[in-house]
Amino acid sequence: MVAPVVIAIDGPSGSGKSSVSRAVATHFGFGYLDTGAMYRAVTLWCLRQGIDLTDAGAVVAAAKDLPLGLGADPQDPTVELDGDDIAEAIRTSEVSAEVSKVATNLGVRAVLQEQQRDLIAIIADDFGGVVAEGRDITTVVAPDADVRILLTASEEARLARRSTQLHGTADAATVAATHDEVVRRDRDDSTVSQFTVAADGVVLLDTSALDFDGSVAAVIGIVEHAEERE
Ligand SMILES: Nc1ncnc2c1ncn2[C@@H]1O[C@H](COP(=O)(O)OP(=O)(O)OP(=O)(O)O)[C@@H](O)[C@H]1O
Ligand SMILES: Nc1ccn([C@H]2C[C@H](O)[C@@H](COP(=O)(O)O)O2)c(=O)n1
Repeated sequence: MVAPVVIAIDGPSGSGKSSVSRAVATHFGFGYLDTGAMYRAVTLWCLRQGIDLTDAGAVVAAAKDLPLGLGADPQDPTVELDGDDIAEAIRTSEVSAEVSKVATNLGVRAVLQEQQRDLIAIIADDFGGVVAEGRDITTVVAPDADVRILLTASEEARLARRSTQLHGTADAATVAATHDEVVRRDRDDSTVSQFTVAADGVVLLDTSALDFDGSVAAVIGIVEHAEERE
């Protein structure tokens, strides 16, 4: 592959996109773009500014003017809003519960997709490559990416991963409490993006039976053998 290399990774909630993408970007010395963080940042901004998330036009206007700063270092992917570190604030259950209202706003999607294309080009130039992850990167934002992967896992595995990540346990009660964060969110988000079936030319990687290191190694293998598939 000729630099700058673009690697696009999509998948449902809890499939491991963010953590695997960061590890893969680190392995290759590439930059990292978390597009979900952009939808989360718009959501947080609207909540803080008192903007009604069902007011489609007001949320689009907020997305256009968002004072967002994203760091592309995969080992320290900073997220700043108006100069404030919001990396933790965008992951609260309050934002997770509301973000699909923003992600299903088609006007917001058009604005953020354009910004994401620009960011992918800039980061890829700066680092010699980029790993960009989300729900529509392989299909809409970067359909011409050098490598396109749909990272999946069974609902059971994804619920257990998210439950462990957020609460340190995957017992039945905790997994049940994580349902909205994973299953309901995916159901709402999938009304505007296709991230359960691999589009033509997209490599499907089911990580249900893999541990984290196994998932990272599998993605690295797909990238290293990309040219043989062309
Ligand atoms: N085999 C695996 N592959 C990838 N991640 C795994 C695996 N097993 C456990 N995990 C863990 O699953 C958790 C969820 O991963 P991550 O946050 O990367 O998912 P995601 O797909 O980005 O989710 P979301 O889209 O909701 O942000 C992390 O704590 C990660 O370390
Ligand atoms: N390309 C993208 C990225 C994210 N979303 C939506 C889906 C999620 O509900 C929300 C936050 O993403 P996460 O941080 O959980 O990966 O943003 C999307 O629609 N398209």
